Amino acid sequence: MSDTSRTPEADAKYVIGVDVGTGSARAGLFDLTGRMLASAKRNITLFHEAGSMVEQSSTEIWAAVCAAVREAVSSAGVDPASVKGLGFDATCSLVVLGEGGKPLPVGPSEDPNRDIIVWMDHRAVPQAERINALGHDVLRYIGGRISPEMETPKLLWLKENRPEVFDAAWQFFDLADFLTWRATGDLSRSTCTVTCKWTYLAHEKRWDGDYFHQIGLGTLADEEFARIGQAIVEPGSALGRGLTTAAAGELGLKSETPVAAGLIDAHAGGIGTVGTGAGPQANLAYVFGTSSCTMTSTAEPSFVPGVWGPYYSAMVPGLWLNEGGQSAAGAAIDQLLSFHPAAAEARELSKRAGVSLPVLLADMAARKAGRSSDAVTLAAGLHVVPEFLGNRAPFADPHARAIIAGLGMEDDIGSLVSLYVAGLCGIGYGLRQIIETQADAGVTIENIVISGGAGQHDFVRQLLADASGKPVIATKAEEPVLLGAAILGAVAGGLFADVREAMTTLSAVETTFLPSEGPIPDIHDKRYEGFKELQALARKLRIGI
Ligand SMILES: Nc1ncnc2c1ncn2[C@@H]1O[C@H](COP(=O)(O)OP(=O)(O)O)[C@@H](O)[C@H]1O
Ligand SMILES: O=C(CO)[C@H](O)[C@H](O)COP(=O)(O)O
Repeated sequence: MSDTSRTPEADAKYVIGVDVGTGSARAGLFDLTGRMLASAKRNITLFHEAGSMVEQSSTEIWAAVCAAVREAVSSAGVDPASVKGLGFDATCSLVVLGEGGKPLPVGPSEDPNRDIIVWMDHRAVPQAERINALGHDVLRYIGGRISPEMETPKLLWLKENRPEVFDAAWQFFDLADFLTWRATGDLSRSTCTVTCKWTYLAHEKRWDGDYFHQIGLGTLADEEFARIGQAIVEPGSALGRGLTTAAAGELGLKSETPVAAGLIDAHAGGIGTVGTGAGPQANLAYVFGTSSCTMTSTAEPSFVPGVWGPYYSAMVPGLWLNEGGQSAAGAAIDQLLSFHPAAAEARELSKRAGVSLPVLLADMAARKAGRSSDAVTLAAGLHVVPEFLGNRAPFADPHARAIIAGLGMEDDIGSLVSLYVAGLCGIGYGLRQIIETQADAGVTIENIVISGGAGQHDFVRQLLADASGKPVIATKAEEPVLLGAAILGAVAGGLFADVREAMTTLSAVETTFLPSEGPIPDIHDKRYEGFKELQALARKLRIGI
């Protein structure tokens, strides 16, 4: 018998995706066609300290998440009871909590509010180097070398430099796992976080105790991994009994709303995009935000030196993942622009126009060039290797640094536009280098599917297609990373059978940016050769002098 008292609204079903990037926490409310009805954002603080230290506050981040979720729900005007699932993604930063979930200070400030070592923090370079020198077998599954951005070098740093904090810690979380614990009280970790950043071997469903003993973290193994994850579940798995009453109150949702095991942010970008068109194995997900991540899925494990992985089931369930990228990408463009004499004037202009500085410059470059592809000529003679925070892939070299070649006496906004274009070309050549390195190891892709805040501009998309020589696909989702997180919520809420079904149903191609024809490819080929020469020269200078 049908219930005639029910309105269509009473039957409506929505899901929420939460994305905690480096600079902000965002929430998006989606319907079951993948349409985003509303979103909201709150900026979060980064504390910088000498010694390549970058810290954050888990308390601030949780408050930002709650405020963003409340605003998204209220601005969409939907009944919180119609939210049937919640998914989280976050940067791969390390959260350190004491008994009762009390934040512990991770650095010399002694400020307990600074309880997160952010992914981009390079304090653990010496620890990473010592771990690499041991050459343990688990390193084969992280591209051959551990990165100081991963969690075990950071844990070792804590143990060696802040032993009282290491000993007092009740739990060490990847940020996405912290958020799901905070929401549900469930301590399960996601296979995504622990496989990609903590050396968990998902293909064998085990930690390697020997690795922890060899590197000096044997205590974590002796405790049977109780502080870093005993229950490890697939992203999208429903956690606990859903939202606790307390968390539901903070988020403005109903208690017991299903909550999914989460993902690292780049992986959410992958889930939100790679299901489209030719599918996961043909599409490389390029997540272009503060950093950039290249996410490539394969049926069999592929060992590509200098490219993280192969990780089993860390992004698309049942597939292996190779993850490359650049530690600074959007952040490298920001840094590059800040050096220019016209930066302050241009920033004022961008404020007045209500856009960010890179968006203003992308608009100006597109207008100046007429056709986006022709903008490469604005960068004639200017070359940038934007490795301000090292080379994440394919050299796995945290010591690499940026090069800018071809500067003159120009100080006007026009020359700032040229520098921006040259910087973006450098990002594109880094992407091309990773794609080529993977191809040499037998991992080939057809398309790049783009997401992330820096990948939203059509000018950027065309320039990356030209610089990399691969079609760049933009999907219909306005915010693919948020969609990726929402997909997890939809699966946890039982609205789709699994992540693969939700991925292919909810993402679709919007526009394909094909690499330009005519004289442009030749210009990029030559510039790319120059890029590689400058990169090699930087290595030589560093080693030789
Ligand atoms: N058109 C653009 N060109 C280059 N960089 C951009 C552009 N738009 C945004 N960015 C950069 O992207 C980064 C923000 O990306 P986003 O994905 O929102 O950040 P998060 O890493 O916090 O998730 C910033 O460094 C910003 O300057
Ligand atoms: O290491 C990563 C993924 O493995 C990310 O680069 C890191 O989490 C930061 O992401 P974003 O640039 O989107 O803030």
